[in-house]
This record gives sequence, structure tokens and C-alpha cells, in this order.
Amino acid sequence: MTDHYASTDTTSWYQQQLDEERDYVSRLYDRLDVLRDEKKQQLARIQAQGLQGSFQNQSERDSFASLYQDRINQLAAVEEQLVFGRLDTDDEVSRHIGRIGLSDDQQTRILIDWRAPDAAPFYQATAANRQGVARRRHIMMSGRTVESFEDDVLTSTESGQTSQALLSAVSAPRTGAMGDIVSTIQREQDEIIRDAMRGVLVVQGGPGTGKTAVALHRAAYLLYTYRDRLAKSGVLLVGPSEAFMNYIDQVLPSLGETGVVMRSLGTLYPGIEAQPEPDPVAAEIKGRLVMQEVIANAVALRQRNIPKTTWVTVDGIRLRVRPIQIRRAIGHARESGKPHNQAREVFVDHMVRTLYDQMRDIVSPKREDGLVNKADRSYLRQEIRQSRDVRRLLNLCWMPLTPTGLINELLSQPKYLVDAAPMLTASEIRNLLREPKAPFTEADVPLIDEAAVMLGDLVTDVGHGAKKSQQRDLDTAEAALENMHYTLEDIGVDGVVTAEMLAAAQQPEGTWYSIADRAQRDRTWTYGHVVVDEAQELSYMQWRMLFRRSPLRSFTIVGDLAQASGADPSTDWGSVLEPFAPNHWRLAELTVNYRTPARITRAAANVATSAGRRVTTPTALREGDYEPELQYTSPEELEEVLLAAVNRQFQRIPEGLLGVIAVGEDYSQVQPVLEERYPGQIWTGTGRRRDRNIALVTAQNAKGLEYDAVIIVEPQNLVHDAGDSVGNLYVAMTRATQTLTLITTASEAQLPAGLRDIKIPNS
Ligand SMILES: Nc1ncnc2c1ncn2[C@@H]1O[C@H](COP(=O)(O)OP(=O)(O)OP(=O)(O)O)[C@@H](O)[C@H]1O
Repeated sequence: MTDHYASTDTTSWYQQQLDEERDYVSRLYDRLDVLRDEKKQQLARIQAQGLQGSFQNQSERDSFASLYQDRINQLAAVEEQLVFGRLDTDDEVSRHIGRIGLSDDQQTRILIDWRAPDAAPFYQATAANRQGVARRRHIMMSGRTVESFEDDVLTSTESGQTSQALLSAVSAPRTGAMGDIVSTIQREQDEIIRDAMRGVLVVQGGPGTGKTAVALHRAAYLLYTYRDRLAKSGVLLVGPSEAFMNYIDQVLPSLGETGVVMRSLGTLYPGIEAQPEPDPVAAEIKGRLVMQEVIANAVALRQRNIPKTTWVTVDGIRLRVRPIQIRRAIGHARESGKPHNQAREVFVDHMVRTLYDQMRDIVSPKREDGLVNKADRSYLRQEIRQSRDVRRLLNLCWMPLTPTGLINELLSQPKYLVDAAPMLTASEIRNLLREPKAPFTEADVPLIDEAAVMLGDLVTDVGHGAKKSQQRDLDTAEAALENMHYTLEDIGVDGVVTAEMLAAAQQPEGTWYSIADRAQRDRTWTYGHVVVDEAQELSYMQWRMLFRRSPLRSFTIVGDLAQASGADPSTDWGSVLEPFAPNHWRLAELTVNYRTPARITRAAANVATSAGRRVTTPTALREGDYEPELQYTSPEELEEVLLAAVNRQFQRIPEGLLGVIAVGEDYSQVQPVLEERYPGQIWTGTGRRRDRNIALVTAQNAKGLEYDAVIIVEPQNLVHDAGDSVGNLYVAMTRATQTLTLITTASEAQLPAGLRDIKIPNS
């Protein structure tokens, strides 16, 4: 129930409560300021200490300084809406709920972290299951001042109405950056956020049901609840594109969490920033299970025999090499089961031994005693290894390979690809082939990752040495850590230092890397938990890459199968996950659409179902003020009609963020038109949006994003561009929080079926 304060009595009660809240909240901010000052001073002290200070050395000091800095950043990030709720229990205790937990100088808790078990009833209590809660209060802030509050009295018959706080949150104009929903998380969302970390949790929900919001809040919840475990291994959050990562990157810091590794699918392999895959057909092929075999074949083809007997010269002695010897050495190396680059060592050793035997037979009779001693043996082997002839021959037969080199050659050398992929058709091969050294695409990344596993690291002497010294550092650090925990307790740092962090700090360059930094530099890093957003888009090969990063299979997977770009999407999560976590996953569903008004949701669902796609339409929280509109025009008038539509939407929502969605040539055509008419206002999805209030995006990049007014240019082309799949059009239509306009130069008959039902506006 929302309390109404009509009578003088209730008005004065409200005012009194408001004053009390203001006092309390100002105490909370005072405490926040004190803590900030404290940590800054501690940091300054630690930075001022010389090598003689209480810390053993420079790098140790850096580690602690970094932890203080993290805490300072966290305290800075929770400034906005530090507190947003209060729970009054049956036993007349009041608890304030906020972004982080705070205690006063007597160690009395004055603010409860929203993730703490004590805060859970704020999100979960209902009139039917009050969990000891008598009143739930939503506190609305403006800067550091309490503006107003709203009470839900759970013992009242009116309890359970949609709160004003929620309605204003979902109706507010969008800023282009996603905000957190910590003050208005709904019960079905909270159950998912607080679900146990183990196993694979799949969250299926239609457009706008808060999947992304839930995924982010869950990451923050898990880090809080399982901090000890996750501090060592980290959490990875994967999204579909860089535009999407930019859109969400402020949410976790605003929840006081900075330690999550956030990566788009194209940047999951260290050192590669892949471009979007331009060809949906190539993307589909590269995602298939069979690519595993293609890459294995590609590697095997680089282990090759010589066609006929050949000769090599070592120290002026000619040695004969026969195909049978190479074949045996290859067989031996393959049997070792090691990755290509490590197995190469076996191959080389075998061949050196074979050549040595031959050489010994030639050399021995020339010695007076007829014997080859130990020193001679190792000298001869060394000579064989270093002979240019031998090296050239062995490289020809078994070349050390890099993953990027292999994939680049595979996709640009027709014969190599044909030989490695006998199971693909000629036209599929053509789809895959491209220019040598063309930039890698997002669909290449899992292929590179797969190749990296099959190839293993390049074996170099330097590599061996570095590994050994890394291990030494780690051992020393592990010992140092024993003592370190006491020091940590003394200085009261809210963080965890692991042996790995200390070891990293011992590196000669003195660079201190956090777990998040280290994880994203290391392909073989395995995370404690992986969160995957827009999961319906992932191919088999992409799933394979992700499951490699969490062998314990601790995942939160959020997505909507109906929003998949491809023409033939899976219709159940079971078939998607079967190869990776058979019978090892659980499903949760989200059912309320917080973004898109019902009028627009219905139109979008109609388009999707008319194309034969199964959609679950969530219940929209708002009916909406405007019907979606379809405008027919001619190619000559398209630009004018678009500008008029933009203008009309700004009249409707002057503070709004407008999204123009177009693909291919349409995108290129409208960009200069918009730039000319609205200079400095167009945002094309890269970098920060700042004051730009018109976003121009492709359908692919619009995934997961939202705009107050959406204008789709040539909607039928969104379908053609995706290989006749309606998925991207469905996604584009459901990006709107207020209005949707579609502009087309096609005839009614040329439009996707469900679009024709949309109203044509009265001009
Ligand atoms: N409990 C909530 N309180 C306030 N706003 C919410 C709540 N849940 C979701 N929202 C808002 O609804 C919008 C849609 O949320 P989100 O982007 O997480 O949905 P989604 O399910 O990931 O959507 P899609 O699959 O269509 O991309 C966002 O603006 C989000 O902040």
C-alpha cells in the first residue's frame, strides 16, 4: 500500500517522519565522509613510507596501497542514493538498507548492505509472507537530501500495489548508460540474484524483464557472499558487443564492485580486439561443432612427412633421412597426447636420436679407440640440433605454430581449408575464405581459442625460465602470506591479498596486478563464476570457449531464445547446454517487462510469431501512451520523413533519448543526413554518449540497449540482413521505452507479415 497523507494528522506524521529520516541519512553521509578521510590518510601514510617502513618492500607496499585505493573508489562510487530503504520489523526494530554496509565508530551497524541476508526481506516480504516485516519504506533522495518516502504497510489490505518508486524508475527518460535497480529489485528478480552460486543457472525472460540488470546485481551479490572464494579466481561477465559493454559498465561500480572482469565476446582472447563478423552465414559456420574437427585437421596437416628420401649435412657429414623415419617420429609425438608445440619436442628428440645413431656409426670407426664417449655424445646431439639443414627439415615437418597464425592461414589459404574441412561444401568454404591478414572477427575468437588449446604454448628456453621463476615467486609469496594476514588485520583493509597477487608484485618491473587484471591477460585463467548475457546469441564454439574458462561449471546464463539473430534458433535451453552441462542446469524465468509498454510489446510479438518464432510475451508494467506507427514513403522522401519523425518524437519526449536503428546501406545513408541536421547530437555507439541524444545503431549493436523513442529505418532490411531471420527486428522493436516508429520504402506486400498490422499514423 502507498500511504496517503491527506489529513492534517497524517501530514504532520509524514513531516515528522521525513525530518527523522533526514537526520538519520545525514548521519550516514557523515560516517561515509569520515571513512573516506580515514582511508585517504591511511593511503597517504603508506605511500609516504620508505623501504624501512613496516612493510617488507616496495611491492608489498604497492599491494596494500592498491587495496586502500580500491576501498576509496568504492566509497566514492556509492555517493548517489547511498541509502534507499528501511525495514520496520514486528519487534519494532528499524533497519536502513543501502548500497554498502556501514558501522559507526562504536561498531554498531547503521546501514545494511543490500546483499546481506538481513536485507533480503526488503525485496522478498509480501503481505502473505511478511517474514517479520511490518513496514517497507522506499526512500527517495536528491543528492544527499531525503526528498520523500513511500511506505508499504504489509499488514494493510492495500499492500502489494506497484510502488511509485518502481513506476518512476521505469518511466524516467533514459540516459544512454544503464543504471542499477538496487532500490526497486522485484521479488522474482531477487530470488534469482540470491540463488546459490553452484552449478549452471539459466534465466530465461522476454524483452525488458531485467535480465541484464539481474545478471549484474547477481555478480555483485556473489562477490559479496562468496568473497573469499571468488577473490582468488574472479568473476567474468560476458556481453555481446563493445557497445553493450559501454552501456553497462557503470552498474557494478555504482554497487561498490570493481573486481569483475567484463568482456565482450570479441575480446575474450587476450590481445585480440575482434571486429563484428560481417557475414551471418560465415558466423554460423564458424560457430558449428564441426569446427573443432576442422581445427584439429588443420593442426595435423602441419605435421607432415617428406615425399622421398632426403639428405642433411651436419658438421660436413651427410646423413640420410627417409620418410619412414619421419613417419615414426610423427607417430611417436602424436602418441604423447601433448599439444602440437609440446609434442614437437618429442618429434625433434626422436629425430635427433635417429640422426645421432647414423652419425655415431659414421664417426666411431674414425676414432682410434672406436668409442664415442659421453661428452662426444652430447656434442654430436647439439651439433645435429643446431645444424641449419636439420632445423629446416624438422620445421618443414613439424613447425611451431601460433593460434592466430594457424587460423589466419586456415581462413585465407583455399587449399589448406579444403584439406582441413572435407565435411564442408564448396559454398561453405567460399563463405569462410577471406583476404590474408584480414582483421579477426568475433566469430574467429573461439576458433583461435580452440587452436590455442590444441597447439599449447610455444616452447622457448625463455618461456621455461620465466615459468620456473614465476613458480619460485609464488612459493615465496605463499610463505609470506602466512604472516601477511596478521598485518592485513592490523591495518583493517577490506580486501583479500592472495599469494598470486603478492607474487605478481615481486615481478622485476614491480607492476602490481589485481586478480581481474591478471585474469584477463591469461587465456588459461579459470574463473570462480561466469555470467553470460544475451546468451541466446552464443554458438557451440563460443560456449565451448566459455566452459573452458570455468571447469567447475559455475555459471549464470541470461537470455531470451526468441531474440536470437539466427534464422533457426534453438527453442529450448536444454539442447543448447546438453553438450556442456547435461542435467546440470536449472531454469528460472522472469515474467514482467519493465521497459517496453504493452502496446509496443504486442506489435513486436505479432511480428515475431507471424514469422513462426515462438515468443513468451512478458506482462508489460505499463500500457504506454503511444501506439507504434508505420510510415510508408518513397526512396526520394525517406530522408525528409525520417527527419520529421525525429522531430515529432522530440516534441513528444523533449528530454528523451532517441534511437535510430538501421542496417547496411540504410545506415550509411541516414548517418550524414542526421549529422547535418543535428550536428554534435548523433552518437554512433562507440565511446561515451555524453550530451548526444540521438543514437544511431545497427540492429546487432542495439541488442540489450534501450531508447525512449525508437525509429527503425527500412525494417524489412533488418530481416534480409540477418539472413531472413526476424530475430533482430523483434529485438529492435522492443528497445523502446515510450514510442516506436517504423519507416519503410517497401510496399505492404514486401513487408514481413506482422508489420502490416501496425497502424499508419494520421498525418
Ligand atoms: N526492478 C526494476 N526496477 C527498476 N527498473 C527495472 C527493474 N527491472 C528492470 N528494470 C529496467 O528495465 C529495463 C530493462 O532491463 P534489462 O535491460 O535488464 O532487461 P533485459 O531483460 O535484459 O532486456 P532485453 O532482453 O530486451 O535486452 C532497464 O531500464 C532496467 O533498468
